[in-house]
Amino acid sequence: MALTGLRVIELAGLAPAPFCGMILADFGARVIRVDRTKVSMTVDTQARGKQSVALNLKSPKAVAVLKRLCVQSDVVLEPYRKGVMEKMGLGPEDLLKENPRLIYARLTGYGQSGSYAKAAGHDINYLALSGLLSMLGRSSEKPYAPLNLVADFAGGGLMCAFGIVLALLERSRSGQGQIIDASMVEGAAYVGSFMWKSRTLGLWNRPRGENMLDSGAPFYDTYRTSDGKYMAVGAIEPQFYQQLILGLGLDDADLPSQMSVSDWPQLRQTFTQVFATKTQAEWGRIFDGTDACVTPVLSLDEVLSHPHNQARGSFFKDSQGEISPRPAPVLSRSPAEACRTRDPFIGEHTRTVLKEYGFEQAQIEQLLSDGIIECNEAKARL
Ligand SMILES: C[C@H](CCC[C@@H](C)[C@H]1CC[C@H]2[C@@H]3[C@H](O)C[C@@H]4C[C@H](O)CC[C@]4(C)[C@H]3C[C@H](O)[C@]12C)C(=O)SCCNC(=O)CCNC(=O)[C@H](O)C(C)(C)COP(=O)(O)OP(=O)(O)OC[C@H]1O[C@@H](n2cnc3c(N)ncnc32)[C@H](O)[C@@H]1OP(=O)(O)O
Repeated sequence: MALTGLRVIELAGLAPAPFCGMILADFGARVIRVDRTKVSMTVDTQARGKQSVALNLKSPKAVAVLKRLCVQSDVVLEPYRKGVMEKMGLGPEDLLKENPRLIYARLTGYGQSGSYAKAAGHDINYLALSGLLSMLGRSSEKPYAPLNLVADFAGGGLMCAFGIVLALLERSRSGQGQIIDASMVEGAAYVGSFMWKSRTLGLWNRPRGENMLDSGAPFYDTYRTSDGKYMAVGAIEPQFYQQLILGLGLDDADLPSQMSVSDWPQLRQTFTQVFATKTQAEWGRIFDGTDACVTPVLSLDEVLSHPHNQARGSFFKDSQGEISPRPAPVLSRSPAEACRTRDPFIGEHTRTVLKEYGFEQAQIEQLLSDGIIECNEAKARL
């Protein structure tokens, strides 16, 4: 796999950093997540392929252990509020001094500088500050965050993984590591570059929810079917729009022009009425194989059995029967291989990892009896 041989230390976080770590693990990196001690379960639902070491970082001895792990690794991924790592003596200067090849990735909401740098926040706050939230939502309704997909995952975890891969590429030339300041505000805004760069096209001139791509246009929206499901319509170009009209059994001559904005409410009403006359499966049979850009809105459970997804193996079931998306994109020679076994228990790999990083058996036992580390292999075998 592309990242085989890479050693990553991931400090346990909420959602974006775990996703970043999972991407690296899916593509072959050895990802060691550092968990707290005395917690019964992790909130990391994106632990696929990772190992877990449990350290009580409130103890200086545990901090010393972590430092040893970090300086012998390629990447450190930390998701804490600005200053937390420095307070422990694990800031980038401390670690890069000992391992100049280290890539030190800091994944935060607001970045390492600026007046918000130390403020708590979540996806919705970062999205708000990026400018994008102001554009999301239906006409005459308040802004609406599309789950925590944009800032946490696209602008956060994914963007940070991209930064790590870039830094690794650069390190292969320079031999040097570097610090990555991954702000979710900036990551989200960058993902949304199109919104700024396409303003000259007049795509966003109207209020929120009344433009072509923000659910303002009837040919770019979802419609309820007779069985309470939905179809997604994205028939923008005239030739595709014609296919939509044809599939719906409508006559173009009876309809207003596609781009007549003042007629969009009436056109939407017509589409709504027609879509409500058949089930999702019936519409699927009508539109499949056409260029109308009409697709069923599938649930997370339905994706696995859709013929297209099935043909590509886009989703898989792990050993626990849980459905997950296959890692993307697909590399032809060294594709990712998502681990199919269960997620690690907290502290399951403490002993193995410490041994591998050069700790003596006696040292490990001492750390254990001092409550600095936790080892949970016994539980793991149950
Ligand atoms: C919208 C999303 C968030 C969604 C996440 C949800 C899915 C989950 C959120 C809450 C979960 C529920 C909850 O935990 C209760 C249940 C628990 C149960 O086990 C499971 C069910 C639960 C219901 C559970 C279910 C779900 O998992 C949840 C609902 C987001 O937007 S995520 C993005 C958040 N933002 C960032 O990541 C940006 C950067 N980070 C930050 O800004 C801050 O970290 C943050 C997130 C604001 C948190 O601030 P906080 O004050 O808590 O921490 P920090 O200042 O960063 O400092 C960290 C301190 O922790 C110490 N520490 C770290 N590791 C260790 C260790 N191994 N041992 C000891 N101590 C450790 C560290 O030293 C710091 O201590 P100090 O404060 O003393 O310096």
